[in-house]
Amino acid sequence: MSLPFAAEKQFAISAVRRACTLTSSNETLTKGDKSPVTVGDFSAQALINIMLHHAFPADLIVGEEDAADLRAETGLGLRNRIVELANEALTGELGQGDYAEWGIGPGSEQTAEQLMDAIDRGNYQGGRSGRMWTIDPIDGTKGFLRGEQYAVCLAFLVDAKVQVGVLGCPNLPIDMSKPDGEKGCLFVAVRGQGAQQIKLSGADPIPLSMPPYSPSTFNFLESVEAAHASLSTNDKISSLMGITRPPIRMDSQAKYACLARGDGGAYMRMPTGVGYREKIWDHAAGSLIVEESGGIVSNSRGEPLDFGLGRTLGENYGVIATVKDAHARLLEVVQQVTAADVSVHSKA
Ligand SMILES: Nc1ncnc2c1ncn2[C@@H]1O[C@H](COP(=O)(O)O)[C@@H](O)[C@H]1OP(=O)(O)O
Ligand SMILES: [Mg+2]
Ligand SMILES: [Mg+2]
Ligand SMILES: [Mg+2]
Repeated sequence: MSLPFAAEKQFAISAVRRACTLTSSNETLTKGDKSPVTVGDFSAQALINIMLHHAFPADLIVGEEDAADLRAETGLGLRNRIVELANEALTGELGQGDYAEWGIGPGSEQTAEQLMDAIDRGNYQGGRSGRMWTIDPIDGTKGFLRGEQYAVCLAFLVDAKVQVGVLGCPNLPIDMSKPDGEKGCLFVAVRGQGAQQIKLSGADPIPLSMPPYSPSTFNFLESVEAAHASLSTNDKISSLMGITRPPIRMDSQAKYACLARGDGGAYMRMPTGVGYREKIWDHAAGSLIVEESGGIVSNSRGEPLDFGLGRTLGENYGVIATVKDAHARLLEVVQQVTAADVSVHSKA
């Protein structure tokens, strides 16, 4: 008998690996919320949604992107590039663990209309019950555009609980002590079955386990973009905790992956107080990878993240994640700082 969610795990690895092959183009469009989106974001979501539609036709999808801008005349130039890129990825040769039944391999081309419909299948509003997938085709688009860290993120949830999480990090060194060495990692977790790092090429699985808390090496993993998280709140927490190592600034859920493998002590995402709500696709896969590596993920009140509220995590109390034996200590300091700072309590 196979382990629970073996099929979903195998699928998610295959889909994320394939999507990682096409996130190399950076032609950009600016979305309504002023954030950038590239042809890579659209084609990766189209690819994953087409594969999902073939593999698990009844499952619902919460995806970051939608095709409204592409359907508008102004998006035509990008649309042609997306059709080209997505089809290149769809029709690529089958590798180990890939199945033609998932709508991939030679001869699997789709029309522009079919690809836009596929992108829009990610429009599920989310909820508390049933099977659902959540996709961030490129997380950390700003990092991607800077040639730095980004991640292709896919998670599978049942009744609002993440069961499978996969992150593809094409620019992340396999070993942080060799920053100029081989790059390209895949992180995989299944609830109750642990987490692993695999090379993007598919080789060398390594089980992940976070090292115990050590005050002399403890530090924060935080955003590069000051608009995404309050770096000044982190500074206050850091000084109160007596942290001496500087924070590691990195875009995307690659931060969760780094935490899971022991590169950094805590993932810190304190709200900026402008009313932004965190999206489920920005935390689902990464949080499971951290939990399955021995960490705890919560908001700044110590409550677990709730993936059953819809497309967002609801009112924003931030996200903190660290190894089990450091969480209570970190939370205490976080609460000391937030109690003194009204901006982190502002309602969204
Ligand atoms: N104003 C904002 N506040 C917090 N997060 C944001 C904001 N705007 C975009 N994001 C999302 O924050 C995440 C990256 O944050 P960081 O890399 O700093 O951890 C991304 O998911 C990014 O979306 P996107 O997926 O479009 O890149
Ligand atoms: Mg985006
Ligand atoms: Mg994102
Ligand atoms: Mg994104």
